[in-house]
Amino acid sequence: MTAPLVSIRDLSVSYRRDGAPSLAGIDLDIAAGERLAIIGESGSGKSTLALAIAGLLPLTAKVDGAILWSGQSRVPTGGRDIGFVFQDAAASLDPVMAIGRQVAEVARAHLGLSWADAENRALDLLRRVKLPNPETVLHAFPHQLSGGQKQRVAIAAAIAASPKLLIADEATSALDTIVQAEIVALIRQLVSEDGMALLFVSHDIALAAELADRIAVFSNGKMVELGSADAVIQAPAHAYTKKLLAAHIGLDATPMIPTTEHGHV
Ligand SMILES: Nc1ncnc2c1ncn2[C@@H]1O[C@H](COP(=O)(O)OP(=O)(O)OP(=O)(O)O)[C@@H](O)[C@H]1O
Ligand code: NI
Repeated sequence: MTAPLVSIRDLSVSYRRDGAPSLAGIDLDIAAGERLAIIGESGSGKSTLALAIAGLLPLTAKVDGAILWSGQSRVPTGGRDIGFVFQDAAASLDPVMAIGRQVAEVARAHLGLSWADAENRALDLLRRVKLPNPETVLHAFPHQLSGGQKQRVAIAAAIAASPKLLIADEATSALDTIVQAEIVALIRQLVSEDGMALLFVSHDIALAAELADRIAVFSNGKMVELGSADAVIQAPAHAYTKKLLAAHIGLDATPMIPTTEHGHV
């Protein structure tokens, strides 16, 4: 087995010195190119883990343990080595900067491209995220796009510097079901084309099962279960995972039949 892309060792995070830890004793490896879903209820620590990996925690947070990157001679940087897509695409885009320039800026800053090359790359990325009329979108501003289109732009910007890891934190949660399915399909296609690893943070266990090779279940700042998506869905080991599955079945009658896309031969 090759070395994992990221090894997380005994990671604990507290936002306040005297407060209860938001993450405690997390051990987790992320393999290059794998799709890993992090699921759990609100407040279970999913975003804290995502931010810790991306180096985006507030400076006041107390962090113990280690996050080790293989094959990196320097500290990985957000934007370049790690792409991050947040739930609120609008908030991650600059309202007064043209879309093309925002995507190009990432490529320029991290890949050292000229503006002309970066703009070409931006246009190519807008095509890759399947925005209609990418030439027009290049010169458009965020308010001229729908929520789903803005999220596509945010994804284009996140992958502009060809990161090895794409983190999507509830990236589809604010979208309606149809758009959500389209964005999930797009993320799946992009990570497979570029060989990126994916950390997909979601409270939706069905969505996670659809997309991920492995699922990690978080509860109260701890990782209570980690396994292949099929194993976690079909034979959950932890009572909390069973509860999440039962809650899903209660809300939605469609049976969760695991797809055959989880790497079976
Ligand atoms: N900036 C912060 N300052 C203080 N406490 C925080 C901060 N961010 C998160 N927390 C606390 O840390 C815990 C874990 O929060 P986190 O956002 O990681 O959970 P989550 O699983 O992502 O939840 P959600 O599904 O609602 O996004 C919660 O108790 C939360 O209140
Ligand atoms: Ni969160």
